[in-house]
This record gives sequence, C-alpha cells and structure tokens, in this order.
Amino acid sequence: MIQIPRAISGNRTWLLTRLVINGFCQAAATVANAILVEMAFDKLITTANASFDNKMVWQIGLGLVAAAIVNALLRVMERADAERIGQDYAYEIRMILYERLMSLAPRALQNRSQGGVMLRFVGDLTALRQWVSLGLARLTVALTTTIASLAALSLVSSRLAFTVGLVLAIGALSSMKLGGRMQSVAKEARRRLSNLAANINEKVASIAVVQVFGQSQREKKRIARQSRRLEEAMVDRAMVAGQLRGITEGTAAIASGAALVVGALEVAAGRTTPGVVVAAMTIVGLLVPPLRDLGRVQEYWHNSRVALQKVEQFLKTPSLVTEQRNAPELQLGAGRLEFDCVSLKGSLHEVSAIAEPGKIVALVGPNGAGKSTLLSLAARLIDPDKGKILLDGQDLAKYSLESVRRAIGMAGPDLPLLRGTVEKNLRYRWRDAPVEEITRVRQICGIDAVLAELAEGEKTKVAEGGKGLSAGQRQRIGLARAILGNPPVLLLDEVDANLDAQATAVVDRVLAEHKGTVLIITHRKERLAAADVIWYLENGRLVEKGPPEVLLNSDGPTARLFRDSQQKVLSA
Ligand SMILES: Nc1ncnc2c1ncn2[C@@H]1O[C@H](COP(=O)(O)OP(=O)(O)OP(=O)(O)O)[C@@H](O)[C@H]1O
Repeated sequence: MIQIPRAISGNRTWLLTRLVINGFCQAAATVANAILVEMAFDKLITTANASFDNKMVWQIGLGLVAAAIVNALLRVMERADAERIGQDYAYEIRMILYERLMSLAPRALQNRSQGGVMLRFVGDLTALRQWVSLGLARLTVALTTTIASLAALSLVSSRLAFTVGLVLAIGALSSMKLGGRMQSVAKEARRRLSNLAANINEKVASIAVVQVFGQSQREKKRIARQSRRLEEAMVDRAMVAGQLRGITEGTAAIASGAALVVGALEVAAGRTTPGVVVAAMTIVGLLVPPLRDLGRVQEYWHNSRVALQKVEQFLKTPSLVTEQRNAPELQLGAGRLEFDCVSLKGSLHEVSAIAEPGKIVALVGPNGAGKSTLLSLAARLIDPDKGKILLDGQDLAKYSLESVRRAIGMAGPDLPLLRGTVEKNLRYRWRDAPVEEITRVRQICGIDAVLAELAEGEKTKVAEGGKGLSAGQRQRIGLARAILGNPPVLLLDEVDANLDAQATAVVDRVLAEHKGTVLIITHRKERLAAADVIWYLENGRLVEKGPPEVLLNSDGPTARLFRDSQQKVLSA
C-alpha cells in the first residue's frame, strides 16, 4: 500500500523551520514596535511639557516606520514560504495519485465515477494544500509570534502578559470546541460537492443521451436540487466558519480590553507605567491579523482530513495488474502468443490457445463471451487470476509492463484518440519514429486521404476522444497509432464495426501487411476469410477453434452463430 507522505517531511521541514524563524523575527519586530510605543508614551507624551525632545520624536518615528516595514516584509516572506510548503505537498501527493492512476487497470477505474476521480486531483489536493499553506504554516508563525511576544511582555509586566495570554488561550479553547461541528459540516459540504461534480461530469460526457431522450428539463431539476443541497451545506459550513472567526475576533478585542483594565490596575498600584499598558495593547493589536486568520485553520484542517480519507481510499483501489519489482524487459520475438489455462473471475474460464507467429486469429462469439477481456489480458491491461500468458515463451507477468506494451499494438473503441493534433495521435506510440516508418504506416492506413479532408492536415486539432473527426477518420488514425513500430502482436477490437466499405478496406490492408501476429475481434463473416484461425468463445470458455473454412462449414457454434445472424438480418 502506497504511503501518503507526512505534511512536514523532507524539503518541507526546512521550509517550516524558516517559518518558525520568521515568526521569531515578527515577534522581534512587534516587540520593537511596542518598546518604541512605550518610550513615546512614557518619555514624550506623559512628560511632554517638562522636557520635549525633538530628536527623540524623530528617532521613535523612524523606528516605528522601520519596524512596520520589517513586519510587512516578513509577512510577504511568510506568505511565499507558506505557499511553497503547501504546493510542494500537493505536488508530491499529485504525483503519487497519478502514478497510482496509471497503475490501475482500465477495468478497475470503470467502476468509479470520472467526476469522483477528478475531484481527487482538484478539490482534494486544494484542500490538502490549503491546510498546509494557510493552516499549518499560519498556525506555526502565529503561535511562534504570540508566544515570543508574550514572553517579551512578561519581562516588563508578568501580570499583563498572563492576562493577555489567558484570554487568548480561552479563545483558542472555545474555537477548538467548535471543531467537532466543523468536521461534520465540512464532510457534508464535501459529499454534496462530489455528487454535483460527478453528475455534471457525466452529463457533459453524455450530453447527446440527455438531449435525444428529451430529459434536459429533468436533468436540470436534478442539478438544481443538488445545487440547492450544496448551497445549504456550504452555508452551514460558512456559519460555523463565521462563528470561529467571531470567536477569534472577539478574543482579540477582549484581550485588548483586558490589557487595558489590568494595566490600569497595575499603573494604579505603581507596578507599571502607562507606556507599558499601551505597549501591551499594541502587541495585542499586532497579533490580531494572524489570530484572525487562525479562525479558518480548523476549517482547513477538517477539510483536509476528509480529503486525505478520500485520497487514501483511491490509493487502495485494487490495481488488477501487478508489476514485479525490477522486472526485466521482455525480448521482442516473432510474436507467438500462448494463453495457458487462463482464468479471470466473471469473464474467462481456463482458456488455452496459441496464436502462431504472423498468423491472424479471429475472435468470435456472442456478446459478453470474453473476447475483449482476452485482448486486455494479452496487453496486460489486466492480469489473470489463474494461468499464464506467454509471448515467445516469456511469461508476460514476469516482465516490465512498459516492455510488454512495446510488444503490443492495440486499437478499438476503448482506446480513443487523445486531445491534441492528428500528428500527436499518430506518433503517440513512438514520438521520434523515423520518416520512413511514418510513411509506411500512413500508406497502409490511408492516412493521406484523411489528411486531405482536414483543413490543417496533420496539425488539425482533435478534441478528447477524437471528437471533431468522423468515425472513419478516427478508426484510421487509431489503427496507424497501433501499428507504428511494427509490434509483434496486434490486438484489434471491432475496429470496423459499423463502418463503410472504405474503412473495411483499411482493416483488410492492415491485416494483409502487418508482419506480426494479429488477434482481431469481429462480428463480420467476410472478415473471417482473411483469418488463419478462428477462436470461438462463449460464456468465458474457448468452445471451438480451427481454420475458418472448417469451422464455417461444420455444424459447430461458429457456423451456427453466423448462420443465425444472417437469418436474422434476412428476416429483418
Ligand atoms: N469493468 C468490468 N468489471 C467487471 N467485469 C467486467 C468488466 N467489463 C466486462 N466485464 C465482464 O467480463 C465478461 C466478458 O466481457 P467482454 O467485454 O470481454 O465480452 P466480449 O465478448 O468482448 O463482449 P462484446 O462482444 O459485447 O464486446 C462479461 O461477463 C462482463 O460482464
């Protein structure tokens, strides 16, 4: 199980140390400010008439300006360091999440909502970053500054320091008591945001379904309902956050008042000067901005706990593919692909078959028979529960995933084009492919004809999934992407389903010219003629295998499947 790094570790420990130093420096500037205020009060204001020192006024004035500038600069540095520490933490978790995402089998991800997964990368990371940079970092500096300033004050008047410290401590305790409530409202707000995001994400992806079935109004009502619920949860959260802020602001005001009252008593008792009281109030005044921010720290903390839980849950998703540590590279060979008693729960049962090098195997069978699963196993998009898959005698499970994928080319509806240019998609498998290889692939897949139809040729922009191109154009680019580099094994999943004769001709050309072994899933009888052998699957079992001329002319399940479908077409 991948461990989530601690918020403070590695490089971030140094950044936090810098923040602590910054806190001490802010305390020093605050205390310097307070001392100057005390001097101004005791030496100039209360004795102004006796001996007014013009030079001292200037010195104190300049000192106050210098302290203010230093404080402002320290706040700028603090903000930058706080952001750095939060961004660094978010970066580390983002990379862990991405690595995990890439190690998951597409099938493992299919059971999760896309919106939910997106939220891990956007909302949850924001919550974690906010906690570290706006919560933890702020807390560190504010605590350092407060403790150091109060310690300095206690040297002049311990009673004043104690009074201010006590009020601040009571304020902190009362805001902590609200923590439990904050946790539940933060969780609820997060849950509702997640529901809304998942729904909107799905509607964006399936806009045509909503429109075709005339459900726009119903879906609008659903979004409105979810938005209202989110609004309520957010207002609840804001109310608790407001209460927390009220407590911190009230605490600051009470601390000021308490310093004034206790200071008055101390002055009356002759234990301190009015200047010290004013200095104490100045310190409280300077502590107010950081304390005000602290009101939100708990909110950030609770948001981050919820986010962390979600991130942990995501990291625990079973990957369905396991790569051995330091797995060696698979050696490329002629492309002999062997399934040795392969089983996958719910999909395949003890499938054993060999695709000989350079042969074309047509996978046929009714829907849900396990054909696509067999291709996914060959590409190691999923690992079998039992049995082995061997490529040129090498057990795929023992070799690095990258080297296995280098040996495999794959095309089909589950492998859409990516956002970017046509060229980027063509070269996706091999960025620096030599011109001759690109030319070969372009020729086989009829890419030049596609480019001639596009205004900007290779530079034409493609949206996610290849939107913006016709199904035939997408199919050709997808095929070209798969055969680039001439992989020893080519896996084609219904690449010509529902396409015209021109598109079918492209598949014929690929089958004729590709030198490696090909496994092709097809529901077209004419496609079987090009195959060397047919594997017929049903209910996850390999029921029949043999050359097409034998299987299609026997009374076996393959012949029955095509006879039945033909009859259905004729009677329709
Ligand atoms: N993401 C998934 N999680 C769990 N089981 C799945 C998943 N995808 C498919 N299956 C199951 O695996 C079995 C085989 O499905 P598969 O898609 O391999 O069949 P197929 O022969 O390719 O079907 P079709 O011709 O409809 O594409 C089915 O019972 C299906 O329910």
